[in-house]
Amino acid sequence: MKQTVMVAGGAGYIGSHMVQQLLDEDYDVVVADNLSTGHQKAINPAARFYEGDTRDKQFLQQVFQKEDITAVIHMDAFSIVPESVKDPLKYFDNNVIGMIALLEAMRDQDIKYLIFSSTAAAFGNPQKTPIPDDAPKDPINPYGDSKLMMEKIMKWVDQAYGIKYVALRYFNAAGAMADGSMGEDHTPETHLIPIVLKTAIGQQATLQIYGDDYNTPDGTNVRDYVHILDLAKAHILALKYLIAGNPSDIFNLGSSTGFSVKEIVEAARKVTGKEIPAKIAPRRDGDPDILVADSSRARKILGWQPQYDNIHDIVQTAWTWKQKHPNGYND
Ligand SMILES: O=c1ccn([C@@H]2O[C@H](COP(=O)(O)OP(=O)(O)O[C@H]3O[C@H](CO)[C@H](O)[C@H](O)[C@H]3O)[C@@H](O)[C@H]2O)c(=O)[nH]1
Repeated sequence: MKQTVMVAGGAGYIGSHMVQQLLDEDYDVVVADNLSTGHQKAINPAARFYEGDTRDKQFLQQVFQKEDITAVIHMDAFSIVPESVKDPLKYFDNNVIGMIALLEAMRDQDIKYLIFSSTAAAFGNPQKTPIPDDAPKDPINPYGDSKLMMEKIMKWVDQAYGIKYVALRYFNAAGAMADGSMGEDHTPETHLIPIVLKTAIGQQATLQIYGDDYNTPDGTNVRDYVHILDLAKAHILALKYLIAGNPSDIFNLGSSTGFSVKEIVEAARKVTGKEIPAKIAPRRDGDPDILVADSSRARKILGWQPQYDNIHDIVQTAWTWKQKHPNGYND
């Protein structure tokens, strides 16, 4: 019999690709999402959709009583670093309170497995790069701190109630379905690659590069971009790992290669053949200099093998989506 997996946040950028991959691998899929930032159109109709908020324990209890859920993939969180600096309570409320309600409802219904979207922002400004899983955690923005709190809550909940978890610390999720059928669509858009491509297609006059005085080779921030489908694949491996009886754990997910903001713009110029005007602007709040993953444990223990190991291919998938859907899911 098929296992039923609930994706909390399944209408979001990462969640919708997760749902598609679960369906492709023959899981039965339930989506819970309040559509505050996600898109109903992004959810494959083969998944059963429940509209509601993860902070609403009653809503979750109703879903859990109706559906025979084996595991939850929790991707439902606010995730914009500069917004979290400006409005930290919004982040602690949605992210941390949502996690508590979800774990309470899971405990009450005896759902034993949780895969959680954590983040590189948990590390802050790392002392060592690439960053190993066990590097010190010292977030420099409320978003990263909210996710670190959620990791800690899961640890104690596992110890007390036996809910097993894998937390996957994503570095920079990027790209889209290769055929351009699904992709990234945030309002407002704050992420680098979609903004670069908006500039390429003429929806924005100039890209602003937020700071060129960071402690990096060209002065702009260095990030580790990992394709969305490779991220989704890691969740399925993590699910199998837990169901096989392995202990809770936390893994970094990245390509282990860093690209500066300027290098991403260059890659996008090559992929699109467009000029992409860019100018240096002041630093943005909460940005660490360099975030690059050491993902060797995920590769070794989960057997994770990212398929997209080339930044041009990643940008190409985002460009195909952008060309087919210049206005995202409103097209
Ligand atoms: O118009 C823009 C947009 C972004 N940037 C820069 O591009 C880099 C990447 O920025 P993104 O907003 O695309 O991504 P972040 O690294 O800020 O955030 C990502 O990684 C974080 C962890 O560090 C969180 O997980 C977050 O959810 C995820 O989107 C940063 O240096 C940012 O300053 C620009 O220069 N101009």
